[in-house]
Amino acid sequence: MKDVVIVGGGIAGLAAAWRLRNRDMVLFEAGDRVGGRIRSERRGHYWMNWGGHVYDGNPASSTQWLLNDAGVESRPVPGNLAGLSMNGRLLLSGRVETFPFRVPMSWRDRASLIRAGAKVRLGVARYGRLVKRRPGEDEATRQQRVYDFKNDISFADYVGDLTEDAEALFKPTVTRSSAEMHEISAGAGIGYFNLVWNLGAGLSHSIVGGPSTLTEGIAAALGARVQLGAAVQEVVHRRNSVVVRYSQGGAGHEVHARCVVLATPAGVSARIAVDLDAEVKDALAQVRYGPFVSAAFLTDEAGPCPWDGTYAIATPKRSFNVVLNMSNNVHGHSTARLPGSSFMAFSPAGLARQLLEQDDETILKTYLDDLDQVLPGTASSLVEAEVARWPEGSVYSFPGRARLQPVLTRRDSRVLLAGDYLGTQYTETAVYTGLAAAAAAESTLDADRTARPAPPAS
Ligand SMILES: Cc1cc2nc3c(=O)[nH]c(=O)nc-3n(C[C@H](O)[C@H](O)[C@H](O)COP(=O)(O)OP(=O)(O)OC[C@H]3O[C@@H](n4cnc5c(N)ncnc54)[C@H](O)[C@@H]3O)c2cc1C
Repeated sequence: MKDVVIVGGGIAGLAAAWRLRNRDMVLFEAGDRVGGRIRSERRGHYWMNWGGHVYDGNPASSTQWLLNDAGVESRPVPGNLAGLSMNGRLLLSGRVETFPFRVPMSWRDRASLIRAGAKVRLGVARYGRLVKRRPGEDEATRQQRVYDFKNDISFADYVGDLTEDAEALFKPTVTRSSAEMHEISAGAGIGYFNLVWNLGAGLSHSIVGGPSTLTEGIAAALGARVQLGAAVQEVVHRRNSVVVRYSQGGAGHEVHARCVVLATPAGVSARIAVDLDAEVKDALAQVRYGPFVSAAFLTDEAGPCPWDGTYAIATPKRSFNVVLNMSNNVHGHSTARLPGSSFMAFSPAGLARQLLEQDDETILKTYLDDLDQVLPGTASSLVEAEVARWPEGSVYSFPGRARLQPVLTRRDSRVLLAGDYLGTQYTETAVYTGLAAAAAAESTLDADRTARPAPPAS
């Protein structure tokens, strides 16, 4: 009998495994690599990136705890965090609030933007206050308050009618959540603006060497206790244990454990945890994910480029809605400008749905045409490009999501849930819930040990 079986080798499962590394533990990952929606690969000084790219920089965050404990370095993204390419103008610096006045657009569009922008700014100010933990408050209470914030209407209904260019400028920020403006709750849309307008305060750090340095580093340290190609089919409760049935190498296997950490996407968890509380299963099935398509590009230009110092460039009216200058993380910390660059472009929600129907070659061609118009010269210096498809790219909060939270976070069995869908902070939620599930498993193991009858006195 194992102490703990962890299902899923994304950052949530790996965080749990790291915390439980001194127990008799095994992690099953269905795929052929760890990391889940975190994926990067090194190329010389740079890394190509297809998934999660910026991480919580708050020293008190679970992410920073994990990075420090695992000995992986992260640092603030250098230079300008936000730029804009729209209507033929490329803005690489300045406050985002000034962008509507610096790109060519009609006064009608500007008026529409100013009206909606003022409303969102008020919302962001409120959100900024309510998102902070209050003295003596626990994380569950804080998280519930964030979900409750304007959870009765969609972001589209909250901002009201927008002109075409006003909508085009709003869209890249909101849809980075993976949902369209009519799908996401008003509170979550406002939360996204809070994230983008205050980038330095939230998801502001990059992982040196690329995000997979963390996930692959943890997996390497855990060795054979991380099993790849092990797809879990069923998790069933016994009286004081749990049975995990999985397939690996074409054969079926079974292992018994005192606890299971289920760090799989919500829909998978609902399916494999066959005898989980019916209300919890139902809530898991209601969690919503939106799609992403992303691509990584490596170039070999010899000299500096105008965008070297800018990290994220929003690109309304393109096939992707943001270009991320991954090499900014290298250029911003080097004394001499190294040759080459690395970019990531990604398309969420409706854009992704259209692209998911195309083959990789067509997606790359469409992306490159747009990339070359946004950052001229990129196509001629291209040395490598690859597409990634994420049908369940990210969770988003929809109107009504708040009422699922008390059910999803209920803890009354030996099967413990972890993953980004349990909160609103993406990788930070994944790490936090992975560590919390590990702590709950440790309490159960300790309680089991206390409950076991003492050996007879000799
Ligand atoms: C393009 C993109 C950009 C993003 N940008 C950011 C960002 O900048 N910052 C940020 O914080 N977040 C970002 N995110 C979101 C972030 O990547 C996720 O929130 C986070 O990685 C989720 O981690 P997780 O462990 O909860 O889930 P996952 O990473 O999905 O891990 C779940 C794991 O379970 C495995 N699995 C599934 N079924 C089974 C089974 N039956 N048996 C065994 N294993 C199974 C899967 O293969 C997977 O490895 C981005 C995501 C994408 C796709």
